[in-house]
Amino acid sequence: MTPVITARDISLTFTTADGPVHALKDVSLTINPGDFVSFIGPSGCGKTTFLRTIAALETPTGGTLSVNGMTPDAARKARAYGYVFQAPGLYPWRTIAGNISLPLEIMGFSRADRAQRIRRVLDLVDLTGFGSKYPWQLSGGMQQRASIARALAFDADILLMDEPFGALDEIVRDRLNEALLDLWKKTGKTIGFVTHSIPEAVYLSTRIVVMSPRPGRITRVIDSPLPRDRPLEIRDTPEFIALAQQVREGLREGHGYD
Ligand SMILES: Nc1ncnc2c1ncn2[C@@H]1O[C@H](COP(=O)(O)OP(=O)(O)OP(=O)(O)O)[C@@H](O)[C@H]1O
Repeated sequence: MTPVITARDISLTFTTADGPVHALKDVSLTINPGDFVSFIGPSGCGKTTFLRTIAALETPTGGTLSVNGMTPDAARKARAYGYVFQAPGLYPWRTIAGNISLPLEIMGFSRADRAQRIRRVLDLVDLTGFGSKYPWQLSGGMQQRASIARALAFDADILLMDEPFGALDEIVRDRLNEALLDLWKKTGKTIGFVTHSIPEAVYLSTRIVVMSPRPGRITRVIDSPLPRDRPLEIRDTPEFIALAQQVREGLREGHGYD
């Protein structure tokens, strides 16, 4: 299987007024097609920086990184990924359909193609019928679903998500976790997902990457034995609890939450 993302010894040091900040040090990781990979670790361990590096929004100061067999920059130009931020970031003066349409307009998709794509992604995130609404008419969870739809609209194989559900309450988050798993199964996308939540990482992932700060590095990579079909109740099973325990131990090794 050809990996979608291969990182070898990635380092990234920011130069700041207070001296160098080692945001990433010797990060090596392989992500295969269809993987759901979560990045978990305390604040400042480089989760966001690593995701941004994959997306060519940051440039590593060392190491090599390939995305779909290309440099991250070439992959960005080839629209290899969709990116979902913590805040939905929808324009209030555009309808939901108008927001999803915007990147497609910039990329030059025809009106008919845009309409068809918007219909398809609204259906994927269960927002059929909400295209003509404005963001403020939707709940926070629905707005985040709309931002996921926007990231899916140009059909990239990779979806990069930086704590997309961090600002939502637990009940909404549970539902969105279920919906995201469903979407992942339907589309077969490769997903990179940043989270602070151990249950969220364990519930969603085929692979959990535990990171630690100062310098930002990977302390453990845990492959999940859980089946891809996961009802929410799986969280009460001994397998799930054992996996959560492994993540917790990984965090402790990195002195993450001590
Ligand atoms: N543009 C920048 N300039 C200087 N330092 C930066 C920059 N971006 C990130 N950093 C620093 O790099 C380190 C890693 O930051 P990063 O945001 O990747 O961590 P994180 O694990 O995603 O944290 P959080 O969970 O709080 O989002 C931190 O110490 C941060 O202050």
